[in-house]
Amino acid sequence: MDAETDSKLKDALKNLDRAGKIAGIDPEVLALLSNPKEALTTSVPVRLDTGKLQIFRGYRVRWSDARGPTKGGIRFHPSVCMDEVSALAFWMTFKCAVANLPFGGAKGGVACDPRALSPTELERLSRSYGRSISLVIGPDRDIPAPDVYTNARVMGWIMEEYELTQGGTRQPAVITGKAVAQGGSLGRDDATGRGAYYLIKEMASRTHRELLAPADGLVTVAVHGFGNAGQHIARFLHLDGKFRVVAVCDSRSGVYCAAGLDIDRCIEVKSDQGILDAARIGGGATSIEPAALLLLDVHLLIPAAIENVIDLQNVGQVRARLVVEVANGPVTMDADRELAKRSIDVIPDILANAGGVIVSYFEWVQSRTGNWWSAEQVHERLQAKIASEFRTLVQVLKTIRERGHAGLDGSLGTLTFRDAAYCARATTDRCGYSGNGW
Ligand SMILES: NC(=O)C1=CN([C@@H]2O[C@H](COP(=O)(O)OP(=O)(O)OC[C@H]3O[C@@H](n4cnc5c(N)ncnc54)[C@H](OP(=O)(O)O)[C@@H]3O)[C@@H](O)[C@H]2O)C=CC1
Ligand SMILES: O=C(O)CCC(=O)C(=O)O
Repeated sequence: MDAETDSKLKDALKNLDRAGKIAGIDPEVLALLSNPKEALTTSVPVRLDTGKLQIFRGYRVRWSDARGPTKGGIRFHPSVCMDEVSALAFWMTFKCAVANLPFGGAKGGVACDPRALSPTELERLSRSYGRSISLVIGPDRDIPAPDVYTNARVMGWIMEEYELTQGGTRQPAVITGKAVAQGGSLGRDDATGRGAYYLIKEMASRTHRELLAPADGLVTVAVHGFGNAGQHIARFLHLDGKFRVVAVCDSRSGVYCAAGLDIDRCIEVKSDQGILDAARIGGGATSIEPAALLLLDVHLLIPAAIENVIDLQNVGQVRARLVVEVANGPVTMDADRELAKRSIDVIPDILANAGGVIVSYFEWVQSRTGNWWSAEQVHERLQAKIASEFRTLVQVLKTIRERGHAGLDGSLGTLTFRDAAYCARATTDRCGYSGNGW
């Protein structure tokens, strides 16, 4: 990470600062959107299998509820801290605005390494954290979902703990990304990757036609991160037939094949072995370091793991023509400006990975109404929403490039898709701010 971006939140807030200048947003609105509405730090006591009691540190930050109840995932990872959770909650606020959902933004997490816990310890940790946040979450208040190293099972445990605080009544709308058997939605599991895939197809037909037919054959792709988001985006692009996924990696291992990887085989080996073992994958796959994958000469680079993987240290060596941020915050702001100078388009996280929260919204609606949708309905509505929000973004980018704000003096450099995303609804509906009552 760059020295000046060691605060993820400070770096994230630079987006709002730019949007304020570009669109001339009221300083009071900026002040409101620059601070969390509510931030909880909590102890998460867990009895380990050895009998020892361990106290973990848990967080839940509700950044803004101006558009509606707050929404955002729960992360179990050693790096979780107030700064990281706050940045993620800030991004959720703008993601829900860009996707035009009736939600504000939130995020939560526990500082832990779930891979080092036994299944029973993981359940006790999830339930303990669920009890700790029961006072702040609720179907009309704050609705969690999965994020890094959490999944549908963890969501189910948290939901059950919340239901105990509500007299044992069923409360499926308190959480999304739960199992379908517990009232979850069809199509939530692969929604983040699917949404990114629909977005890339929309870009190919509208703004980035080189993705349709590059001069040198199929569109080459590298995917950094091979969990829920990374596996699904890699699989959708591979199945499409117009893309050649040449490299994928997880936190410890990576594989490369210039002729294209068999993504189903990569998923099988990852799920059996826990790592991407080139020898087991076969088909000409060789090993590649995760850090080297980011620097491959490909058309499309898809960071789909964690924040700040492209920073000032390595941005000069990035050779991709286009970056689609499926992870949250994978490019630091300084690195983002460098890519803009080199005319490398970056499609920002707050739109590129919005498929997850869009289908979470669909799940919330279904959980509240008891009216269940087919997988086809979910996919169709997701595709329509992604396409329409991308068209809005293209229009906003055109507008800010043409007009800009009266006070703009050129010091902001090239205006990007990210700038458009932060200007899009902050200016049109001011995130629900009325200006009264303070
Ligand atoms: N799940 C969702 O619905 C959504 C997720 N996102 C974002 O997508 C990103 C990935 O989340 P998700 O796929 O759900 O998480 P998962 O826990 O399913 O997978 C995370 C993946 O990232 C890898 N990883 C972790 N650290 C590194 C690293 N330093 N270098 C390379 N790879 C690394 C992990 O490796 P390993 O397998 O070795 O542990 C794993 O493959 C996050 O930024 C998340 O916030 C955004 C919107 C929605
Ligand atoms: O599905 C959701 O509610 C949020 C998912 C999430 O955490 C994210 O989009 O970063």
